[in-house]
This record gives sequence, structure tokens and C-alpha cells, in this order.
Amino acid sequence: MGILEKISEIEKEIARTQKNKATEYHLGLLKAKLAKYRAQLLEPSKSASSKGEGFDVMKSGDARVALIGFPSVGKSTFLSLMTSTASEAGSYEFTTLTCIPGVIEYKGANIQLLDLPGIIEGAAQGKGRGRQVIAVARTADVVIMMLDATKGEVQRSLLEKELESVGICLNKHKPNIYFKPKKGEVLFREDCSPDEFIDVIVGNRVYMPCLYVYNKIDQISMEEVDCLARKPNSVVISCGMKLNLDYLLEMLWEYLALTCIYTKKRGQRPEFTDAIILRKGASVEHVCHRIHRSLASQFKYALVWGTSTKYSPQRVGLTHTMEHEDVIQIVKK
Ligand SMILES: Nc1nc2c(ncn2[C@@H]2O[C@H](COP(=O)(O)OP(=O)(O)OP(=O)(O)O)[C@@H](O)[C@H]2O)c(=O)[nH]1
Ligand SMILES: [K+]
Ligand SMILES: [Mg+2]
Repeated sequence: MGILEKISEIEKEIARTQKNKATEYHLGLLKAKLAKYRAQLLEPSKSASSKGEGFDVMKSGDARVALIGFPSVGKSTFLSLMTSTASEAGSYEFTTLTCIPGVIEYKGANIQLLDLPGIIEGAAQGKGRGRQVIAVARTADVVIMMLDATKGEVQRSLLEKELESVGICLNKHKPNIYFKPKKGEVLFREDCSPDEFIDVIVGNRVYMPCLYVYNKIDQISMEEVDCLARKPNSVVISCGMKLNLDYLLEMLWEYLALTCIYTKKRGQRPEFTDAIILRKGASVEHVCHRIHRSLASQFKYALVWGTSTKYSPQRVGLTHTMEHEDVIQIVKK
């Protein structure tokens, strides 16, 4: 019997077994067996290319958020709640076997949310689809590390270790060192540790904001909830009881640090209801491209009101860096 058939047999048996105290133990065993076979589905097959298939999901929208966590912490339940995409959830591990994208619409922005298979210790060394999952995490603007509030803190440090072992630095700022290999010129713009210096030379580090989301708080006491909620970069939620999801969105928005730009036409008020949403550090040229493909080539100058300029308005060129909530009026040749 192949793995898929075995899985299907177990699923059928679970479906026809009544749920009660007497069958609880048996159901538990069945679910453990199911998780074992599903984990085997995640293992890269020997016949396929040595690297195994990646999860190639097109980047879309204004930003990308990856859901990373151990199996069965509630990642898929969360995706199904926050987006119009349904991702299958189940009370057994390794329900999700691939990358499932959804879109969160928030404050006029489209945020791509990626549900991923659960990862386990050893993921970075290729356990399960660990490598592929981590590769997707690298492409995100923010990582949501989803944790089961009923489980201990080791889950958090284990996952952090996995990500750090492949050069993903969470909630750390990139060391401000300028390094140009050709000339071998090094300029320390701040005090740095040897490790930080090595990171810059090796050059494959990514620095990423990470939000620790403790799910299933409906299962723990108020005191425990309170304790988790006070941890840095952490939010407590319950997908099951839809608790604190609004607050999580607010935090996520903050961590994404997107820049909202308002346009205005000459002699008119700014279009405050229709912001252009860009990544941090976006220039006037980025704004032009967003309005119309050919606008940058017809560009003469722009007037900008807001925190990015010394005067309001100020005449600026294409390379000027915009800041959050600036207003811009573009003047064509
Ligand atoms: N009590 C409680 N259960 C939850 C909550 N959120 C999700 N669950 C349950 O947890 C189980 C796992 O949920 P999933 O969404 O499949 O978890 P996952 O992280 O996607 O799991 P994998 O895809 O297997 O890695 C399901 O039985 C959910 O119903 C919650 O807030 N509270
Ligand atoms: K699951
Ligand atoms: Mg899942």
C-alpha cells in the first residue's frame, strides 16, 4: 500500500470513529499515525531532483508575511480567518504540505500572507520541507512565528535557532558597516562585534522583523496569558475564539512599516481616501511607476508636503525618498 492509500485509510477510520472518552486514546493513536505518514509526504523524494521542489509562489500585493511554526499551532486556521482563502486545518500534524497564499486587506493595502507546512527541529538541515519553508521565509517582509500558547518556551528558541543557523536574523538591526570586497575597503560607522562584522563579509544574512504570535490562549489561564502578552515582540490570540485579532493586525501593520503616500492634483485637496502604499525607503520614482508606467519619463519635478522635506511644499526630483504620509503633486514636462 502506498502512503497516500494508508493516509486515506486512516482518515476514513477517524471519520467513522465516534468521539468519546472511550475512543479518545484510539483516536490519538490514529492521528499520530496520520501525522507520521504525512511527514513522510513532506520528505524530499530520492528520485526527484536533489534540491527538492521549492514553493514558488508569486509575490503579489504590497508586502509579504510568512507564517512559520511547529505543526498544528494554528497557521492554517489563521490564514482561513484573516483572508478569503481557505487552507485546510486539522487536529493532526502536517495537515499543510505546501505553501498556500492568501491576501489580508488592511488600510487599503494588500498584504500577502503565506501559510506553510509546519517545521520541526532540524528543518534547516533539510528535515521535512524545512529548507523550502525557510527559503520562503527569507523572501518575506515580516515573519509571523506562530506558537502554541499551551506549549513551553523551548518551541520559540528552537525555531529561532533554526532560522538563525541559515542567516535569518530576527528583530535585529543590520550592522551599519560599509564593505566593498573589490577594494577591501572597510569603514565601521558604529561599534560592532566580531560576529556582526563576519555577517557583513559573508553577506548572506537577512534582517527581518518577527512577530511572535501565541495562539490558543483559550486553553490557558489569564495569568499565563498576561505573562506571554508582556514578552517583547509578542501578541496573544485565539483563532478558535477570534480573540485579539484586530490588535494583531495593528501590530503587523506597524512591523511592516509601509509608507502611505497621498497624491494631489494642482489646486485640489489631497486624495486622503486613496493612498499609494510603498515599502519603506521608496522614492518619487517609485510613486511615479505606481501611478503610471510612463509617468517617470514625463516627469519634470514634484512638490512634496510632509516629514521627508525641510519645507512644505518642497520641489524634489525622482530620487527623493518619500516618508510615511507625505503628500505629493507631480508636475509633468
Ligand atoms: N483551542 C484552540 N484550538 C485551535 C486554535 N486555533 C487552531 N486550533 C486547532 O488546532 C489544530 C491545528 O490547526 P491548524 O490550523 O491545522 O494548524 P497548522 O499550524 O496549520 O498545522 P500544520 O499544517 O499541520 O502544520 C486544529 O484542530 C485547530 O482547530 C485556537 O485558537 N484554540
Ligand atoms: K494541523
Ligand atoms: Mg496548516
